[in-house]
Amino acid sequence: MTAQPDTEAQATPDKPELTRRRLLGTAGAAGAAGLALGAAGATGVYAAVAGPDSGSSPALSTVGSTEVVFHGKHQAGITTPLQSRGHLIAFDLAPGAGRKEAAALLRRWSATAAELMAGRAPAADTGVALDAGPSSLTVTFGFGPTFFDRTGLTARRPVELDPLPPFSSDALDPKRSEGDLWVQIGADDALVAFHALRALQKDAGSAARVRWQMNGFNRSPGATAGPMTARNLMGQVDGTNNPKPSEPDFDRRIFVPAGGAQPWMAGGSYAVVRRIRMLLDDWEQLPLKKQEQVIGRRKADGAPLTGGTETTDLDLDKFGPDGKLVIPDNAHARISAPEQNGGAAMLRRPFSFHDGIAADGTPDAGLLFICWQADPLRGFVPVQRKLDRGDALSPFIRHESSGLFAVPGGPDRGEYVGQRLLES
Ligand SMILES: C=CC1=C(C)c2cc3[nH]c(cc4nc(cc5[nH]c(cc1n2)c(C)c5CCC(=O)O)C(CCC(=O)O)=C4C)c(C)c3C=C
Ligand SMILES: [Fe+2]
Repeated sequence: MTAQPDTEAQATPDKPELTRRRLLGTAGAAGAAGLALGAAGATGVYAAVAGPDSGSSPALSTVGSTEVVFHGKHQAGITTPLQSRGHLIAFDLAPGAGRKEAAALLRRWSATAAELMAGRAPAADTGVALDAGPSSLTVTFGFGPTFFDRTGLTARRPVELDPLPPFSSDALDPKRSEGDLWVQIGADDALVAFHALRALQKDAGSAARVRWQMNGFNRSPGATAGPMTARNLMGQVDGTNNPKPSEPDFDRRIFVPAGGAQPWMAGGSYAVVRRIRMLLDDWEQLPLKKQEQVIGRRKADGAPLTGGTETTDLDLDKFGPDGKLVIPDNAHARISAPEQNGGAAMLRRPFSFHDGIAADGTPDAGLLFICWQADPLRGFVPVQRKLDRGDALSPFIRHESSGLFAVPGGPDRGEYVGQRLLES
């Protein structure tokens, strides 16, 4: 089965001038995604952007006018090219709030998300993003393990939400981990992302309270002339060997099939979210050659140390003239490769973060690691188990928080996210 785009870009009849189809896998934002989405997501190039819809608004550029549609088989924000801004927010249902309040909240949130993603302002708007256009805004909703007991839906909790095993390198802060509900916001404009964050926080009203919030970023769309995989704050090209929607087993690996134990999860996916601090002062002292051996790839272009270009396969059996493996035994790319983990694969779609300087004077910076899979036990868990036992990257990172969320399939028109769980 061929992969489908998570959402279809489409013209909105009332504001056709603000809408253009997005060719996934093209330059700019798509390059920053590090996701080669070409074949599956390509929908063609667009109608020209017409002028502003009010006398005072400036015309929109491609970045501002690009719209990702809310409704579809899968929620937006999974295979969508990486955006330059991201907010991750976890909420807990308020004391006394149950299934009814949760359903009403998801209905409100879905309506707001659909409007904002289309570039329309909700009622009583703050005006923060009035002239910015949709800017590839996506809003993605998920349910944490605790959601199901709180709403009397214990029997509907997927086994895939069983707690992740502890890992020896974990240094997790419970206050910044888990949560009943999870919202991922991405946009190619910082004001659009903030605007969505505020609107959704206000929608929560008395039904849910923010448990934690994390803010992230990626390279700006269009910064490089051609498509380019993202770089992380260690300077590595990161995302090269992600599963591609054009691959025949992509859907099976990333999305929950229909006909499973929890029918409401059909078309959905499981998100593992980890705040991974990078110990940048230590990393930056490591000579370039050693840095490259930690990953097994060249820093400049992401090519394997065994040669070729970024997209050349790693040659894991190649020895150098010194009789040593060219890609060391403990290199991150070797240990995490699907062929070393019984085929385990996940779609990594992270944001970088920088929250200033920590009390010890080191940068509080790193990766908001988000990975998507049909089953965490066939994605994140086996790979992290292996990394935990001897990844050369481990001395330079610290897993500080963790969350696991069931992200239902995308809503049909007239439906809200999670309705199949909350109303059946
Ligand atoms: C458990 C899953 C993973 C965690 C946690 C993780 C953290 C992490 N990774 C990098 C940098 C890179 N990772 C790369 C490849 C890669 N990483 C994982 C999994 C986890 N990474 C996988 C499955 C892969 C692909 C392996 C393969 O198939 O070859 C790379 C190489 C380029 C690429 O393919 O993306 C880099 C660089 C950091 C900095 C980090 C924590 C902060
Ligand atoms: Fe990695």
